[in-house]
Amino acid sequence: MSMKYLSQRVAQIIDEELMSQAGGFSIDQLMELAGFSVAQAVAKVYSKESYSRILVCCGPGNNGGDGLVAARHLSHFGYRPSIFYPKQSKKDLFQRLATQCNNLKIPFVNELNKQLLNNTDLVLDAIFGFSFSGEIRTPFGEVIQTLKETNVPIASVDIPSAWDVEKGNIDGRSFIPTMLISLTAPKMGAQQFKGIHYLGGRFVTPELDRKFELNLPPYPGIEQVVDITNLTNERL
Ligand SMILES: NC(=O)C1=CN([C@@H]2O[C@H](COP(=O)(O)OP(=O)(O)OC[C@H]3O[C@@H](n4cnc5c(N)ncnc54)[C@H](O)[C@@H]3O)[C@@H](O)[C@H]2O)[C@@H](O)CC1
Ligand SMILES: [K+]
Repeated sequence: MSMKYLSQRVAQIIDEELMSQAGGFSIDQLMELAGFSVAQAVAKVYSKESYSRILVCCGPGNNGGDGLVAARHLSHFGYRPSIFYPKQSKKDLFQRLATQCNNLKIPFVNELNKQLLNNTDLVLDAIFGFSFSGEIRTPFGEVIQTLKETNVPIASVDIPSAWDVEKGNIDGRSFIPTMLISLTAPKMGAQQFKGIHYLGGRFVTPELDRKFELNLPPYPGIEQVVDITNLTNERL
């Protein structure tokens, strides 16, 4: 049986279930594991020798939080990340994640422009995840447009930002990343994606997998990620 692609609603239900009393997780834990798996997947594909300067673009929600966690781990792995986080959350968790990055001397940049991208080896796109909907609101329209115009490779967290969660890149309004790290399970929109595809977020129990008929592939050994490029591309 092949892996399931989640609708927006089911992605949100699974998220709620993990954090319910029965699931037992806190958002901090899930975000840490998600961001850690993102950093690990990136490190497997983009070596720190050739892709040291990673610009982590963070959005206002939990997808952005995954980006902040990933930036911290990438710094510990020996990369030189910087963070663009134009709409910073006031929530305690996010402020603590930002503090942790500050303590590692990870720079926060105020503007995303061509000069910055000229000095960037890889963009980590943590702008929007499975709660994105509707038309792109400011200031992110410009951000998406700038990323659309760059030749720098882009690795997207959970969903390529501004893609419709179910319908994908409607009217080509957003960029096409080179790599996607789906979390928990891929979303329906990712069926359009043909690039390097990893799965992360190793916190799904066998019961949850069965209940939602996810048919997730096994994670190898002690890895936080599994390469699903061939699994997903054979469906195209
Ligand atoms: N269960 C899971 O799989 C987990 C998911 N996590 C992450 O959490 C993400 C979902 O997080 P959230 O529900 O906070 O949502 P998102 O981070 O997807 O985005 C929500 C934010 O984007 C804004 N937004 C939505 N549509 C917009 C538009 N059209 N224009 C401008 N802004 C817009 C909203 O106002 C909100 O601030 C997932 O994609 C994943 O990255 C992890 O942090 C933890 C575990
Ligand atoms: K994203």
